[in-house]
Amino acid sequence: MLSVEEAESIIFNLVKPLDDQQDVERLDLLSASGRVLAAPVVGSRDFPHWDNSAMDGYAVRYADVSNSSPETPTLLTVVEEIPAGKPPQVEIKPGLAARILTGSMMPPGADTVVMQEETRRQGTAVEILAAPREIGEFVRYGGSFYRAGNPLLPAGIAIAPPDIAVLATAQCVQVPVYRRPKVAILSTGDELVAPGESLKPGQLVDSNQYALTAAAIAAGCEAVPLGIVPDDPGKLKQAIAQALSLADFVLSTGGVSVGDYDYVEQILTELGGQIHIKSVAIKPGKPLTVATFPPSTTLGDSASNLSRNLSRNLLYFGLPGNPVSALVTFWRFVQPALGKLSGLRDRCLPEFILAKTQQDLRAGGQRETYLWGQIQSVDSEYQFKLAGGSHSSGNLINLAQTNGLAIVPVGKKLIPAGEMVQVMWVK
Ligand SMILES: Nc1nc2c(c(=O)[nH]1)N[C@H]1C(S)=C(S)[C@@H](COP(=O)(O)OP(=O)(O)OC[C@H]3O[C@@H](n4cnc5c(N)ncnc54)[C@H](O)[C@@H]3O)O[C@H]1N2
Ligand code: MOO
Ligand SMILES: [Mg+2]
Repeated sequence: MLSVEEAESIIFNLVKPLDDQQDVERLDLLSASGRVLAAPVVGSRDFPHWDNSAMDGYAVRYADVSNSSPETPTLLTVVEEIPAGKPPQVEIKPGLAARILTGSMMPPGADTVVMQEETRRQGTAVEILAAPREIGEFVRYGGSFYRAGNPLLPAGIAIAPPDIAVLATAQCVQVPVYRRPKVAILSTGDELVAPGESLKPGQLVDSNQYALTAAAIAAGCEAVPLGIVPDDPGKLKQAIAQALSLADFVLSTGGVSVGDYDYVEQILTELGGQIHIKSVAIKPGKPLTVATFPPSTTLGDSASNLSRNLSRNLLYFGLPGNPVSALVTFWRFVQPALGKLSGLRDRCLPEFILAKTQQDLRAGGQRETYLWGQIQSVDSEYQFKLAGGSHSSGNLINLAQTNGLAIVPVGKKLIPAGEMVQVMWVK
């Protein structure tokens, strides 16, 4: 069986990012929020655009006011008021000052701003009551924060609110972003019914379809939920072929273990898929199937008559049916792969922190074990609070509000309360 690290690396290497030409769309500035930037952005203007004031006060010549104090104020004639957004009209010659407001352009001749609190207005003049600390005090010089032509934002970042501010300032109103990856999701199992249907004895509500659709959307993808497929090889093959014909990634749950109705792997092989992973030493999530389909694929028998041409391998993840196993394997393996596919250059691998566990963490020792719960910030340190109740991979009830998975490594059976543990952030 593969270790978690081996599986992670195999999967990550199978993914080729979206193409920075073919897979790019241009969006209005605000629609680009949360999307992945597909090309570097370079500004064509300095920032600040011109010398301007950092304070409400008076624009002066430093040499005029460098000896000012409350006892020996300097009296200057105020020649104009410069509101923000209007260019100054008058040059500041010795003995003159201009009333200036935060963000207003500096007038020619002035080199320093004295803040209003250090002045006393006297009709058409102003008294300067304190010497500035240095020439240029409270002046924000044009180009001092950024010079036109230098890189502003690199390709491959997820566009966040501060980046939107930068794009707006650079007047980048049409933003090149990667298209959202398309993720098809299907649930397999004769026992499954949709949440809105009535349950007969032995049946179970299909929660995986909904959890994975929500998770794929949260990961920035276009999710295509394809419904429930029964444990019937013919129908399953048709449904998987259809899913493969329309998506970048396909996720299915169930049917990947050793049971009599676990057909997924066999069908993937029949459809021309190459199986890279069959199981991983992870708990929950051991029976994980990962397959690729080459760029040009005729999907199985001629009856289905489905084919597709892609610029990259198509990835199929056969996730285990148990609800916790399905989400844990999504978080641990699918989400990073989606990040790489989406064009993210970094920040796509899982983030781990060290936290002090509040409870004993127990494991079998054979597989890397992921225990769900909450990362909390207590007394300026991270702590991990294990979810109460059963840690069976069939118990999705206590998975609610999980934001962290504590990891007990292979070979360890106990991490006692109070010790530090590695925890993976999930969202
Ligand atoms: N003899 C063995 N049996 C099992 C093994 C094994 O190694 N040897 N592995 C166990 C582990 S670990 C897991 S995980 C499961 C994985 O099973 P499958 O992926 O084949 O999934 P199913 O058998 O179809 O279902 C398992 C379980 O999950 C429920 N389920 C399935 N789909 C959904 C859904 N969409 N929403 C909610 N719940 C779902 C299903 O009813 C079953 O209870 O195999 C173990 N067995
Ligand atoms: O690996 Mo299974 O996911 O423990 O129940
Ligand atoms: Mg099974």
